[in-house]
Amino acid sequence: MSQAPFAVTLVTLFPDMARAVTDFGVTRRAVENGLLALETVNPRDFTEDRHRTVDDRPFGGGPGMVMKVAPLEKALLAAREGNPGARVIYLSPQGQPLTQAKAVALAAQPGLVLLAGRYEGVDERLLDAQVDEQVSIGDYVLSGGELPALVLIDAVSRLLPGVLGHQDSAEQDSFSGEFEDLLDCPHYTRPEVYQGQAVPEVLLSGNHERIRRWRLKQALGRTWQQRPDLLERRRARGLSNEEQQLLDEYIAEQSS
Ligand SMILES: NC(=O)c1ccc(NC2CCCC2)nc1
Repeated sequence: MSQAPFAVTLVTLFPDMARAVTDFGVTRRAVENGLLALETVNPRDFTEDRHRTVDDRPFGGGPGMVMKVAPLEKALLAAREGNPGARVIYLSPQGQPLTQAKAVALAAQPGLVLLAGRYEGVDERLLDAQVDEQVSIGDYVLSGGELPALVLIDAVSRLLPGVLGHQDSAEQDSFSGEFEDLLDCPHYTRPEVYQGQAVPEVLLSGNHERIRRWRLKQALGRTWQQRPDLLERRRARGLSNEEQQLLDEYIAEQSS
C-alpha cells in the first residue's frame, strides 16, 4: 500500500535550485515514485509593487539588504496552505546543527516548509511569527539558505520508507543502527586487485559474521582516529564488550 508522499515546500527566490533534488539520483527516483513531493514558492510572486521588491535597506544601517516581511509572510502562508501541519524551518548559521538524529526527527514530521534566506537575512519579525525552528548545516556562512535546504531534504529523503533500494542500507549507514554515531567503514568493489592494491580478504570470505565484525572494527577505529568526539558520544551510551574488544584490537594494530 503506497503511502502519501512526504511533502516539502521550499520558499526561495531561486526555485530552479530545487532541480538539484528533483532531477538527480535517489531523490529524483523518490519523487518519481511518489515518496517525496517538492514544491517551491517564490516570495517575489507575492510582491505588490512594480519592481517586485523583496528586500530593503537595514534599519540601523550597515552593509547589504534585508528580506522584507510582507512578501515572505504571504509566501510562507501559501506554502503552509499547500502543506498543512508542516514544520516551518529557517536555514541559518544561528540554527541548531543538522545531525542524523535531527534528520530522523524531521522525517517523522507531517511535512516540511523550508525558508531559504538571501542577502543579509530576513526581518526578525517574520522569524518570530512564522518559523518553528532554525537549522544550520555547519558553522560557515553561505550566500543563501537554498543549498542548506537541499542538504536537509537529501538527508531526510533517504530515511523515508522505500526510498533506498535496500531499506537496511539506511540502517547500515554510519550514524544509524549498529553504526550509530560512527564513521563509515571502507567500501570496495571489483576488481579484487587494482594497481597491486588488494581488497581485504575478509570481504571475499563470504563469512558474514567475520565481515560484520571487520566492518564494525573499521568503523570504531576510524571514528577513534578521525572523530574522537563522536566516539565519546558512543562511549557515553556504552560500548558493548565486542565493540570495546574490536576497538582495542584496532588501536593495538595502529601502534604495532
Ligand atoms: N550554515 C548554514 O546552514 C547556513 C544557512 C544559511 C546561510 N545563509 C543565508 C542565511 C540568510 C541569508 C543567507 N548560511 C549558512
